[in-house]
Amino acid sequence: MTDAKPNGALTLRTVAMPADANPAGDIFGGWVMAQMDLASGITASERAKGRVVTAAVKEMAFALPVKIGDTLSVFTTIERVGRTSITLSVEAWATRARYNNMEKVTAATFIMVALDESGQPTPVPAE
Ligand SMILES: CCCCCCCCCCCCCCCC(=O)SCCNC(=O)CCNC(=O)[C@H](O)C(C)(C)COP(=O)(O)OP(=O)(O)OC[C@H]1O[C@@H](n2cnc3c(N)ncnc32)[C@H](O)[C@@H]1OP(=O)(O)O
Repeated sequence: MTDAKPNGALTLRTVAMPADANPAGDIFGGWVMAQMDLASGITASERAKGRVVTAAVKEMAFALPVKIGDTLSVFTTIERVGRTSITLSVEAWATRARYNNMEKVTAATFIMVALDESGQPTPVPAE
C-alpha cells in the first residue's frame, strides 16, 4: 500500500480482462495506452467542444504491470491549451483485485488537436 495519490480528474475506469493479456499474463501496454488515449479524448473533446485527435504521446513510462482483474483508473489534467492543441497529463492507476490497493502503473503526456468538420485543426474555443 502506498500513500501516493493520483493527480487529475478521474475520467475513465475499466477492468483488465484475460483477452487484454500478453502470453506471460500481464496486460498489454498497448491496451493501457488505449485507455489513456480514450480518457484524453474525453477530456480534450469536452474542452474543445468538438472532435479531437491524438497528435502526440510523450514520455510514456510503464512503471508497474497491470494484471488480469485489476481495475484501471485513468486521471487527466489539462496542462496547457494552445491555439488548436490541448496538452494533458495522464496517469493510469491499477486497483489490485486481490489486495484493494491502488498503484500508479503508467503516466504520459498526450497532445490532442481540435478538428473542424472537414478534419482540419481548428482553434480551441475560449472556456
Ligand atoms: C462535444 C462533446 C464531446 C463529448 C465527449 C466525446 C468523447 C469522445 C471520446 C473519443 C476519444 C477518442 C480519442 C482517440 C483519438 C484518436 O485515436 S485519433 C487517431 C490517431 N491520431 C491521428 O490519426 C492524427 C493524425 N494526425 C493528423 O491528423 C495531423 O497530424 C494533426 C494532428 C491534425 C496535426 O495536423 P498539422 O497539419 O500538423 O497541424 P498543425 O497546424 O501544424 O498543428 C496543430 C497543432 O498540433 C500541434 N502538434 C502537431 N504535431 C505535434 C507533435 N508531434 N507534438 C506536439 N504538438 C504537435 C501543433 O503544435 C499545433 O498546436 P497549436 O500551436 O495550434 O496549439
